[in-house]
Amino acid sequence: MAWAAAVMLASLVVLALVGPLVWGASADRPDASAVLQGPSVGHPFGTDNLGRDVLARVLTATRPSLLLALAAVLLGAGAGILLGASTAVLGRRARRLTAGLINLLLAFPALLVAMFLAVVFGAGAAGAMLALAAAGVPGFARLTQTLAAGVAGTDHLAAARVLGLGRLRLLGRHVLPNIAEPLLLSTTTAAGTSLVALSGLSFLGLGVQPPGYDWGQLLNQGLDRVYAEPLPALAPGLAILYAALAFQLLGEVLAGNAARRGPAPRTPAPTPAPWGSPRPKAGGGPAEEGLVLQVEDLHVELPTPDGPIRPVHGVSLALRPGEIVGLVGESGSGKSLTALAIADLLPYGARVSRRTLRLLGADLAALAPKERDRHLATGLAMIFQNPASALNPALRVATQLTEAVRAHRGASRAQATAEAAEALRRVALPPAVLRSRPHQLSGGQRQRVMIASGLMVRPGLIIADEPTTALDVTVQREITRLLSEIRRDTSAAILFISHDVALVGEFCESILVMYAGTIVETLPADRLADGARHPYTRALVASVPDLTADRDRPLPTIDGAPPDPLTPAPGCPFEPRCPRRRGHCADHTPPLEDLAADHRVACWYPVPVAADPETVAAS
Ligand SMILES: Nc1ncnc2c1ncn2[C@@H]1O[C@H](COP(=O)(O)OP(=O)(O)OP(=O)(O)O)[C@@H](O)[C@H]1O
Repeated sequence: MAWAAAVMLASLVVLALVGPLVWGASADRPDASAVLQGPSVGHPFGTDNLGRDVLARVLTATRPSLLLALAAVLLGAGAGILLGASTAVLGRRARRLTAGLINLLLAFPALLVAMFLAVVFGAGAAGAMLALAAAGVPGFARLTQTLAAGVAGTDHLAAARVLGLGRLRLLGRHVLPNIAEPLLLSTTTAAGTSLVALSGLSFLGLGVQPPGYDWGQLLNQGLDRVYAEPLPALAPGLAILYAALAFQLLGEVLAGNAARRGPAPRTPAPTPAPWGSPRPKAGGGPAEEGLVLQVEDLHVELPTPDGPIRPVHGVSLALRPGEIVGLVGESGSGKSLTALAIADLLPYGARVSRRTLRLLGADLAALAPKERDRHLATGLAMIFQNPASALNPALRVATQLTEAVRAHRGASRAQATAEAAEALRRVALPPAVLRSRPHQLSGGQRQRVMIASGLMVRPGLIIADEPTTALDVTVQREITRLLSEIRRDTSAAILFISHDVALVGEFCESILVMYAGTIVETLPADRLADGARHPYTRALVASVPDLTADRDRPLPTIDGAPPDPLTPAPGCPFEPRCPRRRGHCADHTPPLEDLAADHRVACWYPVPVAADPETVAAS
């Protein structure tokens, strides 16, 4: 198929180039002695009403037919792609308006729109071409809008947003390159459709006007006497079929190649992209000296088809320079949403409120949006769980590492590249990695690149959201060691999110235990194993297998399931699963209270210090 497409397209290109030179003269030369003749040796497809050779005219018409079709499709695709992609970067209201406009335009059949506009623009080659281009805009806009929404939900775009890149740069660097392939395929096949449509307009007398001619107009002329002489009509018809087939085949070949390379690294999402999370409510408690991050009373509300849920409520936490704090909890306890709320990366539709949110001393609510983006971009680095999706598959490592410093500090390319090489050295990767693309690296190398990317802006806070979950155990160890070294060398504070209690206990200095959207216990890591007081923390610790566990007995688990966020109940959220619950617990939510200077627990009946975790779990 590839060969057939190549040969057909090459023949069309050659015909378009040489056709007018070779056959132009005989195509335009009238011959009164040969008017309306049928096929003969001199005129294999007959002559027209002025005695001109039909075959010569069909071959000469290759150039205008192809050029007009290509111009129409390129103009339509260009405008449609710009319109569709803009929905990913516009503000909420403008995005809705643009999406509505695209929906409205799509409601009209493209060919009818083209005919209507061709009349409005005036019959002629330029009018027909512009009309067809305009009619193609909504289709391309919708396709681009859907594809861009898919990319907008990916981690690598979130990572780029954390770096504070401008919207145009995000669009040009991170959105369009990742959707270029399907757009190219669609443009190729649309060229064939455009050729047929343009010939249709000429056939109806709305396209190319005499003395000019294209295949559509020749078809029209031939059709007048198709019953007497079918060949003069058949020749331009065959030419249209041949060219349209060539473009379709090319599209098939490109699509087949794309499918063989494997699934695209993105999934188109049905809804517009979550670009800007809603601005948090203003306000702020008093700043505490020397804190890198100060969060008080953070709430997140998310819309769901069954009504809004509040997966994070009343979370407070604080990190000092150089401190490593672990945030643990079961899947769905709200750890990631807490991190995303801090980084202003919550999905579209999410609502945030908090009393205080300060990063490196600055109250984020008090900053203008641009300033806040910049502050977040330079003060905070996010490391995501899956480095394969958090890195942009279309860009080389060098580009991904350097773009933040180039955007924010105006660093030259050479200077930024030197800094990127230094950042790679710090994560124990050779400078040659700069030239690689993410798929050429191993999982551990990619995570190191992610960390290096975060280091480029010299952040005061690193939020690592399950950074080792997608890696094997030995690489996990390397990454945690690397983070420890970075903390030591740069004094950055690290919020380490994980559901792996054992890892967090070993790697962090203090632990925040989260359950059903709230912090239920905070304690020093060295007390996690036997000093935890909340029954949930105890049960989490007890469910960690170790090498001495009896392998004949099933692993301890926590019976029951976390509460459904759609139906929040009063009282302690852990009450239904708690072995120590009493009547009081079901109706009254326990506050997070100090047990010691560095130990707080939200439980009416904390486990006594000496209690054995396995006994608690068993009970
Ligand atoms: N975009 C969203 N829309 C609706 N609900 C969401 C959305 N994102 C998360 N949730 C819900 O919010 C709750 C908390 O999710 P979150 O991702 O913060 O949990 P987590 O503790 O990080 O879990 P995991 O360890 O599995 O990543 C879950 O119940 C989840 O289903």
